[in-house]
Amino acid sequence: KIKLKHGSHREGKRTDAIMQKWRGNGLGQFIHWGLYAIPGGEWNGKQYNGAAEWIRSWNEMPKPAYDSLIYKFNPVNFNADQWAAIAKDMGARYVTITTKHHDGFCLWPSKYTSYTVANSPWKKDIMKPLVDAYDKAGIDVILYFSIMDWNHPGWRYDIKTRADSIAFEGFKKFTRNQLIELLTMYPKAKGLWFDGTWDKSWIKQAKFADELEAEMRKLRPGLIIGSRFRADEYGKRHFDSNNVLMGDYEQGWERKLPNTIADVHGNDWDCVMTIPENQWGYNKAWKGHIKTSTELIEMTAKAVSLGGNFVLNFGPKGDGSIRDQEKRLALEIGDWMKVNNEAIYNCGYSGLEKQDWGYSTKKTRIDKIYMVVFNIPVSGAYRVKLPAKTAIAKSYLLADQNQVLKVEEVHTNEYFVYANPASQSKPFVIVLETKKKERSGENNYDKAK
Ligand SMILES: COc1ccc([C@H]2[C@H](O)[C@H](O)[C@H](C)N2C)cc1
Repeated sequence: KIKLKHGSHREGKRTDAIMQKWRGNGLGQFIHWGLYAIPGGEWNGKQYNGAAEWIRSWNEMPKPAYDSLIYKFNPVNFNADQWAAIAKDMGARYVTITTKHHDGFCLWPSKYTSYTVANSPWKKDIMKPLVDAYDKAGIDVILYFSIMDWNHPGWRYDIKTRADSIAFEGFKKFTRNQLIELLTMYPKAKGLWFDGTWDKSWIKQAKFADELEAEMRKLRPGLIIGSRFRADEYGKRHFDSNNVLMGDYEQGWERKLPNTIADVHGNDWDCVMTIPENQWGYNKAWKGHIKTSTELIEMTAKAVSLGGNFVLNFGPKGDGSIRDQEKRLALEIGDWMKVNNEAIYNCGYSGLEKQDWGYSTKKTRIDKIYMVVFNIPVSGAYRVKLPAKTAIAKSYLLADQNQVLKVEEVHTNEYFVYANPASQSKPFVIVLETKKKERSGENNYDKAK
């Protein structure tokens, strides 16, 4: 092990109640909203091919033209309660909201810059109504914060000269001030989701970032901070030089999911996902494949089956309204979650071998296994292998618990569960209530008759 001053300060998963709640959330909502939603991926009649929230980096759009979008920010259709209701209907148990994206525009009236909602036609704080609305809906709030800030004169991609160093010192103070300000103004926030920390300038701030993280955790005990916030003194990110996770959960899964439990190294993690291929901020013209609710439900089940959370992104329009496709998907996912959320909430890795029919999840501390089915075997037999000395006490459809299912032990610790679900157009869940095996060789033929 390398001696580290600014590496990870904790090994293994956090066991406190705040983190256990986060771990059991299963499904979250991401909100990307800011000035970039006004052009919506288009400028002077031309489409920007990249992600809409990066339009400022597009040479076709002059930086001053982007920066003056602040004078157009007047979201007359913004309704925080409606956004929270959409998340609630979808079955999201937490939300991650952009307070400031890379462009530096602040959705809260920060004292440390004039580039905020306070100096827009809207004038009012956006974060407070959002935090209050989601909190009222029983949805935990995580604040997204981009360290990289294209609007701040002190930002540097790297520190090469003494002038850079002096400028960046001012930027570091500004960053600390804004983070303390956010935690002070929105004490209900459960955590911070950092972004924009990949440039050398920030990677070189191991000591500063370590001390800032400690200051934030002291100000807000239990605060949840991901692995992307800071690097160790050797520039290692997400995992320190001893390969120990930085922060409380791994933030590496972006628009992609781990495939096996080995990929998650025994850590907590979240996957953040876009509905179109790669648009976080509102883009008028979604190109390429737009994910269906069934695909998104499968990703949610897969994430939970591997011990993580699935966070689905919404990009509200410049006027503050939510686009129809997003509202429809939220309702379709919500319809499924209303029936099946027992297989998602407070569930995690089951330890069972992956089978073709789908993903298995397990309630933490309860002997219940959920088989979330996406592929129906023509045989009608759903194979499941249980650990030694574990047997199936009872099996039934989560959607219709009176439908007790026939179970057959076809080999030692290997069972076929027979199910012919009524509707096959949507994923469904088979529940296994397990028990200790009485004695070996006991057959289960007559169990379900
Ligand atoms: C350099 O490639 C990047 C950098 C940052 C991102 C940002 C997106 O704008 C969005 O905020 C996502 C969560 N984040 C990683 C995406 C691609």
